[in-house]
Amino acid sequence: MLSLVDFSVANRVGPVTASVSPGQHIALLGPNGSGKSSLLLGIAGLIASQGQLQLEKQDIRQWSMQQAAVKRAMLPQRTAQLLPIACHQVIALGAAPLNRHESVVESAIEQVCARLELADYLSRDFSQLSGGEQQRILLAKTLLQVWPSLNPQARLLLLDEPLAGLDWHHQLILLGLLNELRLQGLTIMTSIHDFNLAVAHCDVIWCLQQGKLVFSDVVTQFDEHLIEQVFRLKTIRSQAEGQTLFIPWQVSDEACQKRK
Ligand SMILES: Nc1ncnc2c1ncn2[C@@H]1O[C@H](COP(=O)(O)OP(=O)(O)OP(=O)(O)O)[C@@H](O)[C@H]1O
Repeated sequence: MLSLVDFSVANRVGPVTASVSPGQHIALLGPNGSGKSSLLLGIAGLIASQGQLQLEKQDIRQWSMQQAAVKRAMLPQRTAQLLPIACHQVIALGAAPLNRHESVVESAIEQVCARLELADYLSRDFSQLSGGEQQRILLAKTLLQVWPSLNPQARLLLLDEPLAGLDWHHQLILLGLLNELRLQGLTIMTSIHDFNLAVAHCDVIWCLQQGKLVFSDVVTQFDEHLIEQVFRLKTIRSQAEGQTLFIPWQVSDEACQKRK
């Protein structure tokens, strides 16, 4: 269980009071600057925060970096990466804090790369890859850190816009893999800008607006009224193949008024 009580990152997000059960996949939604990255970095214990933050009744911030790395992994928001080293080395960094035998690590790298369709990339120079390819390598590194056969102690996976730069094929491959990890008990929190993927692939939505948590509920409760209120966007709600779809239509009247 991940539990936040009056949790905040000064001047950036909070206070947030909410909890997440093991095996839940939370989609973190919100407009630009609403606090998604700050919340994820705060929960990861990577930036200073206030209030209560507990994973399995322990304060993540009290753990050493090594202890925290065993329990949780985080993919930060995408930035240009110029590391001129082999992709295999980049991915293997995810296993560095785990102190596992090389053969176990190699076997896990093989499994993760097979799932993310990265087997042919291992000897390539990371700095020479496209943005989306680099993102997939960094995802492999992060997933390796929580890969069940390599690290059964992992409990929490925090992903900041993991779909950024990925084509639809690789987005769906990743979301399917996250669902499998969730079913094995991992708690996953993913910041995402695509409402439709959030509703289709996550269990619960947390929605931030100007640093405040304005919605936390199961995906079926997410609707066009909330989208308009938080994102100042009118959407058309539709159904296809039993799936709810929100189609962006126009910025809301209020937003139009402000521009005039
Ligand atoms: N390093 C920083 N120092 C101070 N303030 C910051 C820092 N990074 C972000 N902020 C501010 O904190 C607030 C939340 O930013 P954050 O990056 O968490 O938003 P976000 O929801 O992830 O946005 P986006 O969708 O654009 O990635 C914004 O007002 C931002 O300007």
